[in-house]
Amino acid sequence: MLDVTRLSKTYRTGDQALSDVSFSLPQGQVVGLIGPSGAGKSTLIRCINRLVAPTTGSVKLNGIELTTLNARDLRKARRRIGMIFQEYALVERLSVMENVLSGRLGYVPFWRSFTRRFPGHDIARAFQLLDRVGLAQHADKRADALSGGQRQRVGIARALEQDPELLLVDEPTASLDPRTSRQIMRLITEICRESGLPAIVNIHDVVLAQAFTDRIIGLRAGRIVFDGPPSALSHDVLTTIYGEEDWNAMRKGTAEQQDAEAEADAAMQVLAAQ
Ligand SMILES: Nc1ncnc2c1ncn2[C@@H]1O[C@H](COP(=O)(O)OP(=O)(O)OP(=O)(O)O)[C@@H](O)[C@H]1O
Repeated sequence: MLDVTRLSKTYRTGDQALSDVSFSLPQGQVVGLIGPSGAGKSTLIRCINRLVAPTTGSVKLNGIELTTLNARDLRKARRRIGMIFQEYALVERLSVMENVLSGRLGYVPFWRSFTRRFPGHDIARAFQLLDRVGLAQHADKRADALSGGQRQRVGIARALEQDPELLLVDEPTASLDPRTSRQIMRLITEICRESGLPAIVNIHDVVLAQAFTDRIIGLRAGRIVFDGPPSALSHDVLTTIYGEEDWNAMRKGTAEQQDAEAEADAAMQVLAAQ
């Protein structure tokens, strides 16, 4: 369970990136965080894992206040927060298995991490996770031999290998094609539901967010202007979040993309039938 209460962040430049943000996230719930550029989405994610220090407010993960932890306790708390990144953040020259095991680095003693010797149960868990994300047969491949979608699956397995209590997911599909994006969003949401893991997904694509998340939080200029089920994201709500002009432009872009995908699907079917 994550409890964010009256969180605000003003950067030294004077930019007020978050104002009085409050919400709670129960086990297994996947929240899509949406909003225009500069709304404060990245700042919110960074304040939760304390890459950015909030100015005021509270962030509690399963009862532990994160905003006041000292460096040592913060390192421990961060083990419990799995991160999934837009650009995957894999070590390209290491194997898929080694990348997944790197999720345990916060737990193993320094000498073990240095020699990359992990306990048997960590390796068994990594195999299990690679199987879950559909990459069991790729364990020994180098990360740089994988496609974008496969890399993101490694990123997901690595985050889960941490045994997290919360997942923070930053634009997981921004570097992927539409079909792979849907597969990745489906995988993240299925895993969260089956393991009771709460997740916040910072996502630009409103259609994807609507299709796969349980709840949407809409930020605008650092404030929550919508918090509700995806089905309640009406045209009016989206106009409130993005503003008239940006939402109309986004809608047009989405419609064009869907047409292009439908055309590509039809072409594939014709080819397959030949
Ligand atoms: N390190 C920083 N120093 C000063 N101001 C910052 C810093 N990071 C972000 N900001 C400002 O805080 C506000 C929120 O930025 P943030 O990056 O959190 O928005 P965002 O919703 O994630 O945007 P995007 O979708 O473009 O990534 C913006 O006005 C931005 O200029």
